[in-house]
Amino acid sequence: MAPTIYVMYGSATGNSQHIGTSLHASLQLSTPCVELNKWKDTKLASDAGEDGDGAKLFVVCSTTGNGDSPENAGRFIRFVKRKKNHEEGVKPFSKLQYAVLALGDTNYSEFCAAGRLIDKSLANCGGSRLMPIAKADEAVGLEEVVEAWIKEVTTSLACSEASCDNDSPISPEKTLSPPAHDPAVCDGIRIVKAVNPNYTDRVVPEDEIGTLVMTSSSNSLSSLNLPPPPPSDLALLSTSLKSANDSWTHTSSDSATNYTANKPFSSKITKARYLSGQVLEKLSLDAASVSKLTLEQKMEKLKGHGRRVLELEVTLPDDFSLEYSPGDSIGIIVSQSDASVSELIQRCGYGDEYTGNDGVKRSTRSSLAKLDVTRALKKRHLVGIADSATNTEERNCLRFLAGKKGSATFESFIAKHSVNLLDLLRLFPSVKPSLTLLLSLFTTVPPRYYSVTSSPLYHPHRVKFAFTVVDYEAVEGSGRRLGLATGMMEASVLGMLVGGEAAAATLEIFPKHSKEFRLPASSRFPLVLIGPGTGVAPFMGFVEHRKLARQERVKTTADSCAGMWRGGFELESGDIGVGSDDTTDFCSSEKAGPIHLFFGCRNEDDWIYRAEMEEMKAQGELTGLHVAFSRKEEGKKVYVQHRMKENSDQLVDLILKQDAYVFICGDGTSMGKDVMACLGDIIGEEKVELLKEKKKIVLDIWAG
Ligand SMILES: Cc1cc2nc3c(=O)[nH]c(=O)nc-3n(C[C@H](O)[C@H](O)[C@H](O)COP(=O)(O)O)c2cc1C
Repeated sequence: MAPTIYVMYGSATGNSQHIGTSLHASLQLSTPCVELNKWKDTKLASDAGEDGDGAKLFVVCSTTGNGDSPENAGRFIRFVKRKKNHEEGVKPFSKLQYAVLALGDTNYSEFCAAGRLIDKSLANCGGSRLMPIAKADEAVGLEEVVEAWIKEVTTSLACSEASCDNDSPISPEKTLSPPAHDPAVCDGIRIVKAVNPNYTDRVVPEDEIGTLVMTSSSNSLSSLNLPPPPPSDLALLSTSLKSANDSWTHTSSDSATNYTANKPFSSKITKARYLSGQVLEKLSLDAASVSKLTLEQKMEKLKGHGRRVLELEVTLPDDFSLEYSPGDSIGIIVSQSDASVSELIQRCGYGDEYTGNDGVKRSTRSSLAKLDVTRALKKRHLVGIADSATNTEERNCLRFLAGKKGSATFESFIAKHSVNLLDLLRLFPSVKPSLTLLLSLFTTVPPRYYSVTSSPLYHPHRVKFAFTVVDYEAVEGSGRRLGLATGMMEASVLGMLVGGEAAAATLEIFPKHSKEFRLPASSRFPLVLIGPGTGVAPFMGFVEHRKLARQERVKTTADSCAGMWRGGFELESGDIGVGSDDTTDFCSSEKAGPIHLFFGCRNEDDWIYRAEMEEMKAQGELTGLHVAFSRKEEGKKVYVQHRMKENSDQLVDLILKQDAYVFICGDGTSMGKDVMACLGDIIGEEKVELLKEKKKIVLDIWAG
């Protein structure tokens, strides 16, 4: 019997999921296309096991966080990399043939780590490779490698079928009618011509666009019964949890699972303040005038006021059912604004309701509100949308942008200006995608994650987090734009910021615990904290937590020295062998290790948490405060790496002799790499690798 064919994916932001479902649709398989964690819902194990008839598995999997696997692939990866498979020669997939397409980004040090791990582990499980692993790099564009891989997969399957059947089941061919002349040039075509003077209107053949054509029939998502999207976002701080064993925190990891992306907590914003930026000075708004503005009007007012960082304090449930530790992140559920949804409905002419694949009637408005349509379009979106242009010139232009020859134009037009779906509909007015197509093409808006900046000891029912407000120049003519989540949060606290409201809007929140980005259980370890920009956010929580934990210990000990013990019986001072003067030493039987903070920003106006940092330094909570300004002096760019180099000897002593923990947090595009290279120069690359393995050098890097 011919082996059964399976396609599975592990995806954080939808790319692998899209590629997987597209491949699956083009292969017209009878097996379902599922996320890797759901592999046990299929017959893969029995087909590929020793007694099975064989299976072919095509895996598409991205890497997220800092070399982590997407959440919807984690369980599968844990299964295939079990020690047993290596040590006891257990081969659960001895009749498996497989191929892995790994998605990643070379800006991250662990390029395609999850895909590589799957590829290696499947071999350990007895599987044999149909082809070497393919690694697609988001930094240079995924398309080329993805398309080549898909071609190889389809060819290999066609070849294996050819011996019994010459009809290849896999050729998604389409023909387009030749373009009719249309004298009206839409803005989109005008921009394409301006960007690429060589552009000429012509029918773009299918093979120039590639094999990733998404049709509504390939849509398994159109009812929006989507699995919850795994957490990821451009502004994501990807962190996960490992129990701190720190008896001084109020954290219990079990109870913290109560609130999730699917079941968030409705939290109230209790405080808001700008950590940097001069918005309020420029706006000169008073509470009365702000109270009359709609959310959209507030966003309009806030646009274009330069770089600014906001800190919010929000409520936690009174019953301690949402707890956190320093280093964790808060997830925020985001949806599209009413104005964007209305414009989409109006431009595309949708009705109020639609019937999903499952036959259930749903509200168009609420489904569209959940759709991630304000993110910059990817080529795959254009491939899907192009054919819904009724004007042939517009259709050709979109197919050109989606195709290989249009790559450079795509980059300098769509990618560079973050053109999103609404922009595209405005620029190419004949494009009217069906609702089913949109629901299949776009995933749900992923939650946004922000590092907590407070300690749970700061307040039992409050948590603080900070973020840079995304405010950027978008596509020509459409003016500035605020980030979907950060813009909405900023606008919703404008009343508070001008002093007019005691409490502002609610936010749907849930915790995301960090596995590695946690304070060591013992405070005796020195800490080296490297966090330029908002990368410093979790470190404010770290330092505050150490301080408050110490104060709490002092208090506990002071109580005991005064003769009262929590158990209720009396203690004489002689019983504990210390006098009241020794209280602090007794309480902190271990002396707290030094903390060195390396922080970087453009100039002093940009220095967030300055007062707090200086106070921490003055109070001795921070042993060293090393600040680097990249734009303070003309022509002299100083980054955290420079400050690290200046303090090389001290870092060698702290890391190699005093056993310090090193935490690095911030924007991933180059900072992570540069800081790691700098550490390599200071303590040696081998030591860096070793300490990374031992989780004593821990990174939390997000894409900028
Ligand atoms: C927050 C974040 C972290 C990432 N971390 C890594 C990484 O450690 N290694 C890597 O090779 N790629 C990394 N990437 C790049 C993704 O793997 C790449 O963008 C991929 O196309 C995403 O595919 P997906 O949408 O299926 O998750 C990261 C991307 C994001 C947004």
